[in-house]
Amino acid sequence: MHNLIVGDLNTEGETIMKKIKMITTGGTIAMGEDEVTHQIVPKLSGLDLLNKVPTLESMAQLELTQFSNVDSSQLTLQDILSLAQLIKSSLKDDEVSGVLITHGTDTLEETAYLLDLIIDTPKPIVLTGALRTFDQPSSDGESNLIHSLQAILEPASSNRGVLVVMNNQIHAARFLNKTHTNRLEAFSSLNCGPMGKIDYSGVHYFYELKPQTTIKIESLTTPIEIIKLGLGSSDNLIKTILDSKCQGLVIETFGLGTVPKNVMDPLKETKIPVMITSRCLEGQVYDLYGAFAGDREITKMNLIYGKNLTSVKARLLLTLLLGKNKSITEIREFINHKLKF
Ligand SMILES: NC(=O)C[C@H](N)C(=O)O
Repeated sequence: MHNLIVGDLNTEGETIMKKIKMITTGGTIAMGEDEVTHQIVPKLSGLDLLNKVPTLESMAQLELTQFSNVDSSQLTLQDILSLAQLIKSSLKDDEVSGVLITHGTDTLEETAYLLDLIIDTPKPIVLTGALRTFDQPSSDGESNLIHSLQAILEPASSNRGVLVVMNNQIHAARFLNKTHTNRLEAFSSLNCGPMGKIDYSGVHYFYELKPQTTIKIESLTTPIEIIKLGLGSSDNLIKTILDSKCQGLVIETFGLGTVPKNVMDPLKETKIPVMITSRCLEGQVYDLYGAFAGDREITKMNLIYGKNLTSVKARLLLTLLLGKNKSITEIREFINHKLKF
């Protein structure tokens, strides 16, 4: 990597480096092999990461906070809410031009989407991670960090919501999905492809999205579950969940959103919102098939078609909207008119 020193010129013609907040949370990018068990475990602090990639400090003035150092499977919604508060308070500093967050890749799409839904700022927020540790062959941590910082420093990255930079691609949080367990090209933007790319000529964007309506939230405590259906699934799980304290349900079901009758029947007994999403990776769900349990009354009562949201993102959105005491009609209204597209 060459010529990566970025900054504005002051009146004396000297380069002033932009101030960027860097927050580390853990994930493979901060892991290494345990000498005894040979498993991959958290190893690198936020400062270790900076020391591994000295180029970063030649590109911007970095203000570092280590938020956590955990595998992303261990994070909770409450953690992400605290992370959002840290990001918001950092952005209040007018001198901070953007935020770079390192995160494990397994739940990256959820953290990115949650932040996208709750933080309203024109400044770039970029998350990144790695599929390989720094000491593994074809380690991707260094390039992902440098590319992320390049994206943050690029003026065209403003007003794009929360972005994820991995493997030379820029993804909007709304469409990002981890589609491979361990390849370097582990991420895809479902339905629309990556929003941009980073190559030797710089940062390039291919399209823009309709702006997101952000949701102001203080807590994230509404219990929402996801059920994924297989051919011939019983009604056991759905009945158990409906008997629990669960206040909303996401069903990841077949194709355009068809639900088998034995699963639909218990739904007649409940008033909790049920969001329909698809097992298909792309396309959106519709209330189209008449054979769809043959019961339009239920559709009128509590079903919400989750457009092209994946089940995990539908769950996050439902958690936020129910946390704001939104009715089923208001949730449908949000999905139909305020969802980023
Ligand atoms: N590549 C990774 O970061 C995977 C790791 N298990 C995590 O999500 O924290």
